[in-house]
Formats: sequence, structure tokens, C-alpha cells
Amino acid sequence: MKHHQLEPHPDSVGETVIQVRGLCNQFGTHVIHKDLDLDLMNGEILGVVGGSGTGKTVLLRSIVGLNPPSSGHIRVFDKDLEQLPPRQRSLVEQRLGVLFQGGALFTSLNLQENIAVPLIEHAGLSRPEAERLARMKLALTGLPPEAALKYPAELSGGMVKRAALARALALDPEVLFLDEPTAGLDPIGAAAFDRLIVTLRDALGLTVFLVTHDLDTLYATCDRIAVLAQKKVLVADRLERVAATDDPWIQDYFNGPRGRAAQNAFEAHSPRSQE
Ligand SMILES: Nc1ncnc2c1ncn2[C@@H]1O[C@H](COP(=O)(O)OP(=O)(O)OP(=O)(O)O)[C@@H](O)[C@H]1O
Repeated sequence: MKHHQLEPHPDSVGETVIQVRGLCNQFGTHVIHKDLDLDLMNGEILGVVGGSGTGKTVLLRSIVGLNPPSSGHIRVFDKDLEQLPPRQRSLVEQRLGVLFQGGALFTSLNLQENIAVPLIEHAGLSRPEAERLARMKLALTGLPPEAALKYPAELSGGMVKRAALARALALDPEVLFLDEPTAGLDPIGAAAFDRLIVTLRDALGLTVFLVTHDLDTLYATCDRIAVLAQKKVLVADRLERVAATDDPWIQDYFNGPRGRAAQNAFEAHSPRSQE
């Protein structure tokens, strides 16, 4: 059924699971990334931020193998996807779960059928087995049992996000990629989704690469923040160190009115701020 087990070796905590070195991406003459370096550490939630068009989604797509880089190296679990034969590449890709912007569920399938698709295609399960496991994945993301037979158009935005997350988790990935997961959610729905991400990371031992514009999400979930600016990762560090970095975009983003409001809200409400 499943091709690997998530068994973090005691020595693996803090190990690099994804290493990006000297990444360059360009479309025609439009250079998006130039000599970009980034490490994703085992078990962390890394928030990836940057102005609109700085290439956050392109970076995500490059790492998961959907956007072949113009040059540079990307190692995933110490393997270069581009160098692997198709079968081995597919096995590595199945260890990565992706929640794309917008969710990207099949509109003609109900939720359990949607989540069953990768289980039938990649894990070789029968339809009844796949749909039973799909219902478990839906429960894992906090959806009620009756949601399994609903179609995406019948659901609220928050429920669609949870269903899309259930599909990203279908094959028990070790690394979860989330592209703006709280975009379009109301503040209460967004805060609940933030808590879900942290809970799942803790319960499943996930590593999370999280693209977001949402300052509340950064404060509530992330262990480290990587800032994309000037075509590279300008800084990747704990939030307080990033916020202290001398760069106009960073200062405006973290220490402008919205950044201060998010920090105040976090300090007022979160037990994590008392640690
Ligand atoms: N396949 C493509 N062909 C041409 N240009 C592309 C392609 N994909 C992305 N781009 C361009 O690359 C740049 C970076 O896009 P990307 O979506 O990664 O930005 P982003 O940082 O995620 O932005 P946002 O925060 O607005 O979602 C944009 O200018 C976009 O138009």
C-alpha cells in the first residue's frame, strides 16, 4: 500500500530535507531568481514571504519539480529530482504534498472521490479502500463525516481548503507545501486553519513550506521566515531577527501598521508568546 514510513531518525531532527543552491529562474528575459539559496529543515514550518511577483510560487513549483530551473541545484531528501529516472523521481515526489493556491479540487467529484484519486493512482488501492482512507483524511483536517459526499461547489471556502489539504495529505507526505492557504478566508477561518497546520505538523511530524502574505499566519505558525527580495532569499531566520533586518521592504512589512497589529494580536492571545 504505502511506499515508505515516516520514521524520523533521532539524529535527523534539524537536518536539511531540502537544499536549494544557486537557483536561477527566468521566463524569456524576465529574471525571477538569481543565485537563490535556501534550506528547509526537518520538522520546521518555514514561512516564505515577499512582495507580489517576487517568485514565491515559482520557487515552490521548482522545488516540487513542476518548474525546471534555468540553472542551479535543488536537492530533495538529498536527491536531485532532475537526475533521477522517472520511477525513482515519482517515489520522491510522492513524499511531497502540495496544496496549490485555489485548492484545485475536481469539481465533478465529491470530496471522498477527490481524495481517493491519488490513493488509487499512486498507492494502488481499490476504490472502496481508497474512499475509506479518504474519509479518514477528511476527518484529520477537521471536516465532519457528512462532508465526504459533498461536491466542492456545495462547500464554504474554509471547507474547500480543508478538503484540498486532505488531498495534499493523501499519500502521507513528509513535506507539505502550502501556497497561500488562508487567502480568501475570514479572520476566524484563517486562524482555525493556522492552528490546524501546527497541529498536523506536531501530530504527523511534517515539515512545512508555507507561502503566505498573512502576517497573522506568520506569527501563529512559523518557526522561521524566508524573505524573497532582490531575486533571492534575502534572509531566512527566526521572525524577530528577520523583522530586525535593515531592508526597506522588510521594515515596511513587519514594522508597518499591519505588522505591528499582527504582533500585538499574537502577544495578546497566544500562549507561544509567553514561552
Ligand atoms: N510559466 C510562466 N511563464 C512566464 N512567466 C511566469 C510563469 N510563471 C510565473 N511567471 C512570472 O514570474 C513572476 C513570479 O511569479 P510568482 O507567481 O512566483 O510570484 P509570487 O511571489 O508567488 O506572487 P504573488 O504573491 O502575487 O502570488 C511573475 O512576474 C509571473 O508573472
